[in-house]
Amino acid sequence: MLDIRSLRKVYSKKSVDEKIALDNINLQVRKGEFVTVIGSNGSGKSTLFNCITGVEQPDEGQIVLGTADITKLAEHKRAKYIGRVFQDPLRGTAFNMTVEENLSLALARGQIRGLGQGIRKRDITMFRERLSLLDLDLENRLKVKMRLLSGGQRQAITLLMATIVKPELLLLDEHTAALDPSTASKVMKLTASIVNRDQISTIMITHNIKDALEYGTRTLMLSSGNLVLDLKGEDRKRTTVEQLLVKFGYHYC
Ligand SMILES: Nc1ncnc2c1ncn2[C@@H]1O[C@H](COP(=O)(O)OP(=O)(O)OP(=O)(O)O)[C@@H](O)[C@H]1O
Repeated sequence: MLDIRSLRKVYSKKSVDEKIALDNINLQVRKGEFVTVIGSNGSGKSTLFNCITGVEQPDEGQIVLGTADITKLAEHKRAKYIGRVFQDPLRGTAFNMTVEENLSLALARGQIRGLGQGIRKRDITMFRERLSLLDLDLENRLKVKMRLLSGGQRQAITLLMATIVKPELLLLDEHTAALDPSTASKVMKLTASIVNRDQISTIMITHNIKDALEYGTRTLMLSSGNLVLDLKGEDRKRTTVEQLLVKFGYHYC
């Protein structure tokens, strides 16, 4: 489904600051697979996402999504197929627009229809249904501006926006890191239920090793731009948070 071949990204090439951020990354993610990624600061996690989404151009290698080679595809063209949720709950939403306007824009992703034609009644009904599943008391707040919501409410809506049209690939970039523990846990459970219900191929970056082992079916670790661990099946089930911390000297944040 996602096939990354020999991916390499070097910053500040041929200068004293040269940094190999990704070094010969090979990674295949199957359709519907939920993969978690851990790795200490600067190990290359965001660079990997930036190369997949087209924010950065790799120096070498190939990225194939489905049957399409997207290595050189413009960022805005990939956005049709790839949903990304960031750590900052305000990124990815128009915070001066209302909840229903944001959801409508997300629904129109990849279509010609924008807000110009107004929001359809049947969309509003669908938004209410989806929002009520979040259990955050948002289904009756469709006319509220995003900026007036709490971080957790915004992040839940951002997640809804990224998945309201099923993406081919969902990238979660430490999306619960800025939330308090109880809200983070709620948003994490919500994530798992959406991903499992819609069988969305997902890669989630997290510094929370417990979440990395608890959610999804496979855990990768990046270190200095290299994939140094690919845990799945029985091996993953047997692995504890402590073992991962000890084995790789990972800095728990
Ligand atoms: N635009 C850039 N220019 C130069 N160097 C960069 C740039 N972006 C990232 N780097 C360097 O590339 C390496 C990988 O960075 P990256 O942001 O991918 O790490 P990360 O694993 O996401 O870290 P964190 O957990 O802190 O978010 C780091 O050494 C970083 O300093």
